[in-house]
Amino acid sequence: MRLKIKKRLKGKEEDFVLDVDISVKDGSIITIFGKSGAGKTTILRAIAGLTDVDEGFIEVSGHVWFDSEKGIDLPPHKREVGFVFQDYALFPNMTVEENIAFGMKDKDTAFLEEILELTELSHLRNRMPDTLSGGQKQRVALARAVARKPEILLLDEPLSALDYETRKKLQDELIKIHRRFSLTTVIISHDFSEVFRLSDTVFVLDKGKILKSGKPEDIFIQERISGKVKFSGTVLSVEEDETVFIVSVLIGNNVVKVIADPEEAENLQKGDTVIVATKAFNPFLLKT
Ligand SMILES: Nc1ncnc2c1ncn2[C@@H]1O[C@H](COP(=O)(O)OP(=O)(O)OP(=O)(O)O)[C@@H](O)[C@H]1O
Repeated sequence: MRLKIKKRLKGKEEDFVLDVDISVKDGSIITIFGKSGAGKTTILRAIAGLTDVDEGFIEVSGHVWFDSEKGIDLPPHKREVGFVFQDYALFPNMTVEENIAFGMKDKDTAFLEEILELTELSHLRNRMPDTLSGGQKQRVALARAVARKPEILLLDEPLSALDYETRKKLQDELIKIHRRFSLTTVIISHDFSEVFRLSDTVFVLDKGKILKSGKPEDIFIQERISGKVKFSGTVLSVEEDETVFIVSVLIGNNVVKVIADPEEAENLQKGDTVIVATKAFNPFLLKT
């Protein structure tokens, strides 16, 4: 996928230019991470053809959808896009199965069955959307997007309205779907652990420009942790202790206990990989 776009945007205080040039291998999962108003949603809308772009070039799986120099600008229905928004946007008067089948180009029942199974929706196929939980609704939205057999999957903060457990489950589902279809996937996310878990490459966007890009581990370490010493470990337990949480982390053969505030602890569970960092490093050495 090559995405090179320029568009003047109205910012909160002043106008700015969205100016990005992203090139990734087809089949990758990338995340766009950035503050509110940075231009993240506009990027997805530009790919889908839902917003005009001043100039640029958009190519997905070898197909050119937009090229301002050559005057190419495919309308949204000609761009093979699966879009999932934060707010589900299901058809309220259709069953789960009808919602998923709606976007399908051909009546491929075997494929529909596979998607229902993959997203664990088979048993809910005859339910109406308003009888579903948030997580189930979002699984339907995801299944519907994939059922179109798109060339690219665009996910605009798809999990942010869900609680932690449900989010984790849907992340697993997304990974499963990605493994099965190798779909180029662009995710917008504010959630650090999500970026870490899901993406091959993260692009940090600020006021319309890509500040940096790379593997989540690299960006994560540079962005969040500038400590003098860092270790990577596995969370063994998260225990509440009055107003704070005690997180036990296995580093090598040692268990280190780290105090975390409720917000940090909410995003952690047994088995997560974390980085333990400290700025004040004043060790003593014991010969063994
Ligand atoms: N068609 C448009 N023309 C001009 N400005 C626009 C247009 N669409 C959006 N904007 C402006 O561009 C800025 C970026 O909007 P965008 O929705 O892309 O940000 P975002 O990074 O997705 O933010 P959030 O995380 O809050 O959703 C906003 O200030 C918005 O008002």
